[in-house]
Amino acid sequence: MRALLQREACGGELGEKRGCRSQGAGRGRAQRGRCAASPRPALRSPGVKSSRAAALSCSRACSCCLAPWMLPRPSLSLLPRFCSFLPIATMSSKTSTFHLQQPLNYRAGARIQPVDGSHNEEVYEPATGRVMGKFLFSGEKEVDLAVQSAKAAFKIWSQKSGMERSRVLLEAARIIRERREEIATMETINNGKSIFEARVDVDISWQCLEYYAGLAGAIAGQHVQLPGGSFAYTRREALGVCVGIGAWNYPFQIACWKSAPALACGNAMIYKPSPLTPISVVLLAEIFTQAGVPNGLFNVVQGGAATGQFLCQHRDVAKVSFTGSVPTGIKIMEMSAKGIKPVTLELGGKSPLIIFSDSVLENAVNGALMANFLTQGEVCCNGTRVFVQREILEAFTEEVVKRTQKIKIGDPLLEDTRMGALISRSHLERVLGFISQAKEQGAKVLCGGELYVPDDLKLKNGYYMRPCVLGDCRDDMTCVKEEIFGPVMSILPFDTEEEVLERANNTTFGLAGGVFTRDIQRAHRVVAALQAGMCFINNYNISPVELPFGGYKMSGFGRENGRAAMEYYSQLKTVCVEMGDVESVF
Ligand SMILES: NC(=O)C1=CN([C@@H]2O[C@H](COP(=O)(O)OP(=O)(O)OC[C@H]3O[C@@H](n4cnc5c(N)ncnc54)[C@H](O)[C@@H]3O)[C@@H](O)[C@H]2O)C=CC1
Ligand SMILES: C[N+](C)(C)CCCC(=O)O
Repeated sequence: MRALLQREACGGELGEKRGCRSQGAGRGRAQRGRCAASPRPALRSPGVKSSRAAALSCSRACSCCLAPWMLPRPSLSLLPRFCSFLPIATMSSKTSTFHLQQPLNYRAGARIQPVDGSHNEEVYEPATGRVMGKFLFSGEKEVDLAVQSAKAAFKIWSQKSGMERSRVLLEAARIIRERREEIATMETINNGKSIFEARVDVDISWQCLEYYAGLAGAIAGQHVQLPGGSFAYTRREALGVCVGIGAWNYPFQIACWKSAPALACGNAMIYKPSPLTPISVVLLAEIFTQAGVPNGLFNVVQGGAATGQFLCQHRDVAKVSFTGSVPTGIKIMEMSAKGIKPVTLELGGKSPLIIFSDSVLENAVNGALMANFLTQGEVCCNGTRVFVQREILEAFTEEVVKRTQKIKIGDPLLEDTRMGALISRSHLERVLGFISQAKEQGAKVLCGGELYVPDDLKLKNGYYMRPCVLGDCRDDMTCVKEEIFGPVMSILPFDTEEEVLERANNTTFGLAGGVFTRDIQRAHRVVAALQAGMCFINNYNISPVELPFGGYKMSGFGRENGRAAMEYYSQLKTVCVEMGDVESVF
């Protein structure tokens, strides 16, 4: 985990080669007008003149240089004054103090109230159960205006060269890095995940933009020689107005995973976040505008299923990329089928994690924790079916339970919290319901699985539970077959490789899978046999943006991240050129 986070925060070896670390460590804050890792001087917010502000701005830009736990904590109460587009709301670093003030739709380069809508919906702070404000679910007219605005911007953007688009995306990445703490704080407040994890999400987000900025300039066609001097060439062209529909578990990151390749390929995007987490994506929209995308190129439309349907059914929408549940994915595909629109579906999972007896036990335990408890277990690719070879079942179980009991639960904005609140009261009850059912079906709760009420009075209505490890599990139990989307690990003993592969693949899902073993041949043999789109050997749930991510079977199709995603946001045109005369057969 540490190594992973350090890599995320530093940009790996590159950061060190550029000398970021020595610059950050060796010079005073006020002198640091420029980060060596940053391609340009830190951008000053309009109206901010003082050298102190510049220093603060730089110290945040330099956050890429040090691992998160080594960073001085910026004074968050100062952030609104230094952020050009705030306040979207009353910003604060403290739980229970945030109030939503600004509209959450974003169209033609500005936050707006939708022109029509079905009803107002409340936004909750999961850490406290408090309502932070309300927003309107957009109607059909608003959706249409967003599409028209995106169409106009597409005309401008799609004519730009890849290098021109690249520069804008790099600038957006730089601003995200600069505003890392503010975005992570917002994500934590609205989602309930720990600030520690939210910072990693923001790092993966700007890395995603940087990665696709790199690929934008490399988009190219092919030249094909034909007889008689004739030839053909191919053009990789944008699709048009793409729709992104996201889930609530990684609100900012999912929006970046969709918009970065979409924009790199020359498309416009209309994004609809989950109504449970409507806030942080508006920051992304503002950042794109600030970075220089044409007004209307990235619009945000808020709402639920009905708003999503208006978007999917709109005749001027060229593609839909969806992250969410299987039942909704099916509906999206049906709607898109009517307009012959390509879709990318990132759906749920019930992924296997296979631990052989020759594994390094400490790594296997760490891997199982990473595979189950990030973001309160609300992760689609989690390895929730933990198959453990019988010889080490006892030792593994004892250690994993001990480590799970030590996970610090509580106020997600505190530095040492590692598990925050689940997304909503109803989701918490659903997860606890799975645990009751597991007990009825014969599973044994080895730890956790009950409500957690923090001592801090302001958190007493938050949606907390203790992470749970279930033993005595069988493959036919509901907790082993269905996606729980909460902090619940099921341990299943196995004896042979052949047997475990059969059982691991016996699911309708196919998003991810992992194997821990010291036997190199077995490791590769096992992942080759796993029916899953994203496989890990001796690790789990790391997310380098260079790697394609997506599912097999009912976990969906299409890929996000990696070079592969470029294929899903572009189309190929072949141009055949005749250099001679036309020979007609008629
Ligand atoms: N594979 C992946 O990358 C991920 C998959 N998930 C899956 O998502 C689920 C949790 O997320 P939820 O937000 O509850 O899923 P959901 O499927 O209920 O909603 C996802 C999004 O779709 C929208 N939506 C709902 N009905 C729609 C319709 N008829 N037409 C168009 N849009 C519609 C929602 O408003 C939301 O923005 C998990 O169960 C998990 O399986 C979540 C995160 C990542
Ligand atoms: C970032 N990661 C790999 C932990 C999860 C990404 C997929 C999701 O949105 O659930």
